[in-house]
Amino acid sequence: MTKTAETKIDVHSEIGKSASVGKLDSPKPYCGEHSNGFKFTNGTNGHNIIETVRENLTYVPLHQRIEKRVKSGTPFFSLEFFPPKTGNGVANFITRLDRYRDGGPLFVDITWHLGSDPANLNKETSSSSIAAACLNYCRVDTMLHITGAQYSKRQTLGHLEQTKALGIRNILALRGDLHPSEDGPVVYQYRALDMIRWIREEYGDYFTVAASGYPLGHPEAPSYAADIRYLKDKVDAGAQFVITQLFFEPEVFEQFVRDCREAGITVPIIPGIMPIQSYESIRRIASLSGLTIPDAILKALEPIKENDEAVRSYGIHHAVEMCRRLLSNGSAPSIHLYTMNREGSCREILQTLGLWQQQNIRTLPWGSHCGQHPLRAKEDVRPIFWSSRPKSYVFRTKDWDEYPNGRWGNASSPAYNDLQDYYLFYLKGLPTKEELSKMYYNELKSVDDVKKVFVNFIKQEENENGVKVTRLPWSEQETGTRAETNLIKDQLLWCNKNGILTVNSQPSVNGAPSTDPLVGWGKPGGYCYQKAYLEFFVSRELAQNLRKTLEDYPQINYHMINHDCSIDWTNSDPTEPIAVTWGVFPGCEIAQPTVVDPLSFRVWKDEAYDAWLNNWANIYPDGSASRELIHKIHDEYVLVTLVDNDFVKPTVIFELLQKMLNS
Ligand SMILES: Cc1cc2nc3c(=O)[nH]c(=O)nc-3n(C[C@H](O)[C@H](O)[C@H](O)COP(=O)(O)OP(=O)(O)OC[C@H]3O[C@@H](n4cnc5c(N)ncnc54)[C@H](O)[C@@H]3O)c2cc1C
Ligand SMILES: NC(=O)c1ccc[n+]([C@@H]2O[C@H](COP(=O)([O-])OP(=O)(O)OC[C@H]3O[C@@H](n4cnc5c(N)ncnc54)[C@H](O)[C@@H]3O)[C@@H](O)[C@H]2O)c1
Ligand SMILES: C[S@@+](CC[C@H](N)C(=O)[O-])C[C@H]1O[C@@H](n2cnc3c(N)ncnc32)[C@H](O)[C@@H]1O
Repeated sequence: MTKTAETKIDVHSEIGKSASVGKLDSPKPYCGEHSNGFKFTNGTNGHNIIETVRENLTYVPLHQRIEKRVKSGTPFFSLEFFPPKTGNGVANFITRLDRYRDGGPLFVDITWHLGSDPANLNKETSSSSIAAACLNYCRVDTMLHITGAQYSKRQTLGHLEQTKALGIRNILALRGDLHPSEDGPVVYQYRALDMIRWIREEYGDYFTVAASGYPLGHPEAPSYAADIRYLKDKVDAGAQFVITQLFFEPEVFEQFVRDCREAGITVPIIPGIMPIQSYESIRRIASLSGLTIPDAILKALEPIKENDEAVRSYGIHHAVEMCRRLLSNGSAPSIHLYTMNREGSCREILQTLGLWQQQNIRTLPWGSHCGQHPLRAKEDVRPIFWSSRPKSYVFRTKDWDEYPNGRWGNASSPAYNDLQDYYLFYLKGLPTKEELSKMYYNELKSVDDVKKVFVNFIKQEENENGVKVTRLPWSEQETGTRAETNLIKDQLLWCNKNGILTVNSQPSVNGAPSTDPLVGWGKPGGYCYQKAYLEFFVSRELAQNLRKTLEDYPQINYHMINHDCSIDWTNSDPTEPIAVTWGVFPGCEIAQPTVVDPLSFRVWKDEAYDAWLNNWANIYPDGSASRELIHKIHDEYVLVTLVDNDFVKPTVIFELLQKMLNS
């Protein structure tokens, strides 16, 4: 680790003036922990890891992935959510799903909720919009429930077509329920079976199709045996696996599986497990589903029914016991959890069962969709600028026909979508103005307060208001910096104290093992490389100094631009991308997943400048000095990127920045 000389923050400095400068070491390229490196073996373990990572780069239909796990006896889990009711609810939901994603669900389900106007893509809370958001922004393979009873055949085909256009390839085909009628039994023109047939007629094997199963028989079924025959019809028509209605006793599921197998149903049957989270809700759902809660459970709940925490603990215990038994005796290949959109219990259940993935294998250095997204599965190159705003990048590129694979290429101006809707739909309300003003202060007296915010972000320690600055306006998640940033933490602190307001960075890396915990990605047994990169805002005066200083550093590629492009200085080719991260892995071509692309930088520039105004200035009242200060920085500061191409030597970036401050 390098050491930094103490630097005082100059509390009286104004925009454009530099603070005092200390001496700073140049960080050497990081080479990682080679002693813990990957060992090539003929054993099954290493082979399996390589298989998994390779598999991740191609989209394999969900039913095939399920079958593969069933065959190899590898248990997994899936999660069911209903669409949140409000816009703020959507933002919270997306954040929650991001956390769930890290646990490694094989897929998530979104219910078809009639009240959400489920097919309406103009509503951010509709089932279809939420399902698309799960797939695109949370990077999890998604199954949309669709019911058919409420619609004409034409309307249902329209829903299927729209689902395909959204990139979703998994459907739980359902009948749904019509309102009870006073003139006798409800007549259903279409059942789940009809929809499954239409899907196969119209779309061949494009969709993975699942069907619902009822371990105690559907309440409207003429008999349990008849219900199983209907289920067999659904499977014969093309359903590739079954998800069941909830049940309370493991024997019920075990018997159901035996009966299905006897009836010739051979596809995977996944138990739907609803953890008991509150006394009232489980009673309501049981009654809606026509289920009776067994006496033993009612007895256990009765004395604790007023104590939510005790009910929740009981629910966890009950679900764990049931799942453990079903997984260990081979009746269930996996667990499907009805989450009720809550987090705690489900996570605890999955952790206790050992199904929650402890460590995320990074297939690429940025959060890739891997095999989870039918269209983006092969995408393996992105510009560096959006690394802290991956959802924004996905939104802005969602209409691309093809995603860069292998090389970014020398594209003519790439078409990026406008950002406006993205904010409206997916980020509104998060975090609140009150939370932001604790991080960014109620009042900014001078640019030194702004510097302090950046410093606090890099430090990740509590500020005077007792909160950590967990995000800057340029990041969309509250996660602070990544572990690799610690390698240059001292240098970044020094920069920000001195008015070099950093928004993005990476240390140089020279052949760290791909399994390295800080910078590793890709297949085990490979090596990772990075060029040092720094992106920051700096006053116009300093930018001018920097431009002069850079004349002595031909190894640096730079681009400096301001909000209205009246400054646009670069020594790079105007269209040629520069690879800044690459990796060399066994048995394949070199991968170069991150580039500095000059054309994309111009698009990013607008977003980066807007962030000052939309994510910072607007937390202060109109006309306030704080708001004006941020506007002034927006108007007067220059956005700079520096790439140090000599990645084998200690980077000169911080040395030249010292010269910039001194000149
Ligand atoms: C896992 C799961 C998820 C669900 N998700 C949703 C959701 O997102 N949104 C929602 O509104 N509802 C959902 N439901 C509820 C579901 O819509 C209701 O249970 C509904 O009553 C039945 O739908 P189904 O698709 O199971 O019906 P079907 O499989 O069509 O069966 C319904 C009834 O018709 C009978 N039947 C089936 N085929 C025939 C036939 N050929 N001839 C005569 N009778 C037949 C069956 O025995 C059964 O009694 C879900 C249910 C489950 C189990
Ligand atoms: N397994 C099921 O039978 C099941 C699953 C999901 C939804 N549904 C039904 O679909 C309709 C729309 O559901 P929604 O999710 O959009 O909104 P919702 O607000 O009615 O239900 C919220 C969630 O509760 C759970 N749930 C509700 N009823 C259930 C039931 N009968 N059995 C098991 N779980 C149930 C599901 O996880 C559902 O997603 C409702 O009528 C619901 O009852 C049934
Ligand atoms: C450029 S990426 C890392 C790229 C990755 N090595 C790759 O190859 O794609 C984003 C990095 O910027 C860092 N970062 C985020 N906000 C920052 C800020 N305000 N100043 C400096 N670095 C920041 C993050 O911690 C993260 O490591």
